[in-house]
Amino acid sequence: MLRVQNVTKIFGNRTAVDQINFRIDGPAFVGIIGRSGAGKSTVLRMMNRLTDASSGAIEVDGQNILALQGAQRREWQSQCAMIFQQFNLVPRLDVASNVLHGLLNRRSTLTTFFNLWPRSDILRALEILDRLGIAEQAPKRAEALSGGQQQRVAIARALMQDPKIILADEPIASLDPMNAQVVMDTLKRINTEDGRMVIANLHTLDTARRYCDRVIGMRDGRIVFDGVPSQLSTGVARDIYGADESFNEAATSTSIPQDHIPDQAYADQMMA
Ligand SMILES: Nc1ncnc2c1ncn2[C@@H]1O[C@H](COP(=O)(O)OP(=O)(O)OP(=O)(O)O)[C@@H](O)[C@H]1O
Repeated sequence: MLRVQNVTKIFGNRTAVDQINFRIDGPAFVGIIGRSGAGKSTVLRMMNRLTDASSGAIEVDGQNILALQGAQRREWQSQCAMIFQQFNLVPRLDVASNVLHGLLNRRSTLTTFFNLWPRSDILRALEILDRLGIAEQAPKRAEALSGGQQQRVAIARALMQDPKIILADEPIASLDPMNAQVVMDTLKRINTEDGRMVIANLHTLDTARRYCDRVIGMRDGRIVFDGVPSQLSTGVARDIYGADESFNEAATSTSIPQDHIPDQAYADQMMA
């Protein structure tokens, strides 16, 4: 379904991504890990066409999406939604309108400018918010929500596009462990229940192990590991992160310590 072939990105004299190749056949949950500067964000940004590749091809269902221009490029971007570490919501706008903005590419400028959305779009936005457990937040300004709730709004906005693929660039890097878990659980549900491919850049190994079907490890722009989570031994992780014997996996952990796991009622209250 998705085939990345010899893709390279050069910024000035720096090769950020160096001839990478991989193929994803079904709606898998794929994690990309690696230290800061390894090239992870650039890979996602090239897939979404936010950044142009220097060379190579990315084939999706037989079409090279790196060659698309104009309306075709925008159509691809709506099939391939992006979620960012900093949520990228419009802070002063209400939650429902933020979600509706997922349709920007598909509705007229007048509709979006005057917030004149068809009733069917509004109902769909509310349905998606309800599915993600945040329907009651719909009228609030996005900036009034917690980080975890804002990231779920960003996921709702992505779902509004009805994308084939969700690209998540460090989706939990700004969140505390409990909110991180809710956001990762949400992405996993979308992956398994809807059959949408998810590719997520992750900065912690335990998250990659827990949620991904497959993990790609990058170092200095190259793919140095591509396998299932059970193959991600400490030695392999050391290779990916370029760390020495003192490499401590726990330092990259976001798991919630057992004695800090709240009961469900408390968790529901926190997330409401
Ligand atoms: N727009 C740009 N102009 C110049 N250099 C860039 C640009 N974007 C990224 N780079 C460089 O490309 C390399 C890869 O960056 P990238 O952001 O893809 O890494 P990353 O693995 O996502 O790191 P991080 O986790 O810190 O975001 C880095 O050396 C970075 O400085």
